[in-house]
Amino acid sequence: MATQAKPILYGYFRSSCSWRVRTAFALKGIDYDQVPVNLVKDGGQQLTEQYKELNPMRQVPTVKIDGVTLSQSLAIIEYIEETRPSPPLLPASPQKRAQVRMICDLIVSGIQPLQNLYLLQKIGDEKVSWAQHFIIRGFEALEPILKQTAGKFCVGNEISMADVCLVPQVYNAERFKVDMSQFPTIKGLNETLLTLEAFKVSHPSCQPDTPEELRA
Ligand SMILES: O=C(O)/C=C\C(=O)CC(=O)CC(=O)O
Repeated sequence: MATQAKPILYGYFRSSCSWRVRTAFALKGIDYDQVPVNLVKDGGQQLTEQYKELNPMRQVPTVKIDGVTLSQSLAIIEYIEETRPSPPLLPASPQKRAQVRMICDLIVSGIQPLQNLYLLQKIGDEKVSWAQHFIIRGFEALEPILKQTAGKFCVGNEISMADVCLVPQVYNAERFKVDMSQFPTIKGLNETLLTLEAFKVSHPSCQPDTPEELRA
């Protein structure tokens, strides 16, 4: 597909939703520019009127691509998949595609929003135990699902959107000190995935806005 300008990703180094999109770009070999949106500095740059025009939910990521401005990481990744189909991030069979989407939704709707920055700021003092609770609750469901669906990756032996969603969620779990030894399937998949170049180059430890002390 002929594209004029490079896509622009408005994101934050350790936003798990931004990391999903960075990984999808990396897996597809798509060159893009990054504009950092610092979620904590000055009370949060995502809350400015200027950013709200790009993303009325005042969240990251936002992507400008092919003349459209898109938010919501899965909508962005589905768009990339439809316009740049190779290599595919969805399997060929409808059953496996549905399994990939089931795993994505479990993480994207069922876990991450319950531990995101905005919500935890509202929770206050109990934020760590709150985040742990919802990550553990979600992983208790995800572990037996992945036991059924996984091969080398989340669904069979082909990398998919499910893998793109899994790794950043495990990163958040570790940030909130969830004991991952209770989830051996998730833990094993995450370890395999982190060896892949696409996850390495998109990792929060090496983004343009990663603070010096958090760089690998
Ligand atoms: O503490 C910070 O530096 C601010 C925000 C984040 O890392 C990102 C999130 O809280 C949401 C998420 O990606 O799950």
